[in-house]
Amino acid sequence: MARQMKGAYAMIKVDHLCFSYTGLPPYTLDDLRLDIKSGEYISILGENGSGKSTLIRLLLGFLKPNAGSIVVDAGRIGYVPQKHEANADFPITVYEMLDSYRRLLKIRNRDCVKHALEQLHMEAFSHRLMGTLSGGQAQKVRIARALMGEPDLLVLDEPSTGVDVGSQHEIYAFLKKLNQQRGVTIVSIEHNLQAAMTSSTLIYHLVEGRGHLCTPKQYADEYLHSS
Ligand SMILES: Nc1ncnc2c1ncn2[C@@H]1O[C@H](COP(=O)(O)OP(=O)(O)OP(=O)(O)O)[C@@H](O)[C@H]1O
Repeated sequence: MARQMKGAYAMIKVDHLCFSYTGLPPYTLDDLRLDIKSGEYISILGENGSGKSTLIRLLLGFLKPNAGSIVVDAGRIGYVPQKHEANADFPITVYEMLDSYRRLLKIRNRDCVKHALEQLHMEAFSHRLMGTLSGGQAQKVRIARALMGEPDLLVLDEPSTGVDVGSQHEIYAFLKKLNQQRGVTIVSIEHNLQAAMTSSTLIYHLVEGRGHLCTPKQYADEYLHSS
């Protein structure tokens, strides 16, 4: 694919980034520096409240840094938000939900809805109401939605929350394939340590506002095998 032939380039550059919701110290994210090349699969790990979602919001441009900068050089960004039950009873089918998103993105080709669902083996659920899907099925649909428009960067917020073990395996196998075979860069907030260790190429560990970048092996040696 074109994105693989382009070769790796600096896709995400975080430079001395400071952020707090008040705009004043103490910072939730304090002097972060991070360079991520295209083609990486980076899992963000950290305790509850360590700033993982805040970093994602900055990455997506929903928030602005108080100091420093964050630059993302990606054509299209797909985003899979954290699972939430709001509007679960709203009577919309899988197809209707994806097709409205297609129109929002101004994608003319209607087949892209079918294609997105096929990638996740969810085409048989096209006419099911969203509210009747299991946690795993709904998550696959959300990933399918994020893939519409063929993003270069896919950002996920805890993809395995509320998903049964079987679907978790399918989802992580799919994400790994997307990264390795199609060169899509992935940034994923993870509480699923096993998935982070087996799927990602890099781990970004947030502790008390500071970030530490390492390989899964380095993370395992430092935090999992040392006790
Ligand atoms: N909209 C907000 N306004 C004020 N403070 C916030 C807001 N959102 C988050 N915070 C605070 O910022 C800090 C980081 O929150 P964040 O949600 O980024 O953490 P997290 O690592 O994603 O947590 P979790 O693992 O629980 O999802 C927390 O102390 C949180 O209370």
